[in-house]
Amino acid sequence: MLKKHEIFIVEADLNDGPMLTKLFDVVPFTHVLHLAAQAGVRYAMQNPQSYVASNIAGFVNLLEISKAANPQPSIVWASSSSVYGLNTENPFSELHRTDQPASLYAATKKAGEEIAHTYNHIYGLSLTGLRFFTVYGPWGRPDMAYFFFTKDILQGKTIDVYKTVDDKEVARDFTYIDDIVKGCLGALDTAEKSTGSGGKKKGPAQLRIYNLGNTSPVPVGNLVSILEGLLNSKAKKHVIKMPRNGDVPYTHANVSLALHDFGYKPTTDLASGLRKFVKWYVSYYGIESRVKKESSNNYKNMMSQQPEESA
Ligand SMILES: NC(=O)c1ccc[n+]([C@@H]2O[C@H](COP(=O)([O-])OP(=O)(O)OC[C@H]3O[C@@H](n4cnc5c(N)ncnc54)[C@H](O)[C@@H]3O)[C@@H](O)[C@H]2O)c1
Ligand SMILES: O=C(O)[C@H]1O[C@H](OP(=O)(O)OP(=O)(O)OC[C@H]2O[C@@H](n3ccc(=O)[nH]c3=O)[C@H](O)[C@@H]2O)[C@H](O)[C@@H](O)[C@H]1O
Repeated sequence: MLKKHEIFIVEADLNDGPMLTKLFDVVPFTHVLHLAAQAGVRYAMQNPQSYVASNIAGFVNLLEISKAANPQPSIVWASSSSVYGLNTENPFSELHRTDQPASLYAATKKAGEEIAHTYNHIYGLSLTGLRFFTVYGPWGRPDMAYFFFTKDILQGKTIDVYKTVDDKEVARDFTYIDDIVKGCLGALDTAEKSTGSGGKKKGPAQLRIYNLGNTSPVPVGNLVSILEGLLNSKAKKHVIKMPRNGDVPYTHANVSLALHDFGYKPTTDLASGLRKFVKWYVSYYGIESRVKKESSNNYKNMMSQQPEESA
């Protein structure tokens, strides 16, 4: 039944070995884009086991099934900017140290990169890790700051805006989802074929690691100001020192390697990306009319913009 369809959705747990094995028996995957994981820096303090189960055990399960598959697929998977942890380099390049994770989430993503290295070395699996940098956009995650700040500003609730311990702005290299999608497709298109253990070619396929960011970190305070303009609503800000919850003071991506190897070039600045996100948000939650009533010219301009292709 599955073979008849170009696109199909199978709901399964990464840790459901029999189901994944059956899937690989039926479909001769040549490429796998692996994005499934327990994401989120702060939630790891509440539910640590879910990170181990999905990001380590689940990833090993997928690698075990992939190395036994025929053909062995080329795997592109989501790592994370959080592996740079408390690095003081600026911007981060793939050669910089990643042995100081600041959160369990970051540690499980780093573990994924180390585990990938062994499956490439022993079984010749073609593996490409993509270090995404704070991804935002329509259909995003409600637990991320850009998303719940929008909700809280619209509901007149107070938002906590973090500052570093030495009272500096906390910043992120916010990356719009469409740019991330283009990066994933570029990595898939340039992935080497896996070569099987022992390798038919001169040696095992490559293990590749790339930053996918926007190359322009923005202070969180600026994110809030952009949202205030788009929502035509003043945020109730509570500025507090960043709690010790796994957060890092800043992220900033050097993407020259991804640019060189598969032409990755981010094209969406934060203001444009947040305009598309807010446009989706007010439409999805059916609050256009409420927000439009108090609308400013800015809002009218935003809503009058032609709907753009989104990911
Ligand atoms: N959003 C970001 O800013 C960001 C930044 C860096 C890296 N990433 C990575 O990108 C990927 C996608 O993240 P996202 O932000 O879209 O998060 P998300 O929570 O929206 O998507 C993750 C998906 O993985 C699924 N999943 C989790 N554990 C699973 C399991 N054991 N079996 C099957 N499915 C499972 C979840 O149900 C969810 O649908 C993740 O690997 C995440 O670590 C995200
Ligand atoms: O690139 C990554 O690899 C990570 O990206 C994302 O993490 P972060 O960059 O931390 O995004 P997010 O939580 O939205 O906080 C945004 C900013 O708001 C600050 N922040 C946060 C909460 C708050 O109440 N106040 C605040 O100022 C906060 O200090 C931060 O400066 C993904 O969630 C994570 O899965 C991981 O993959």
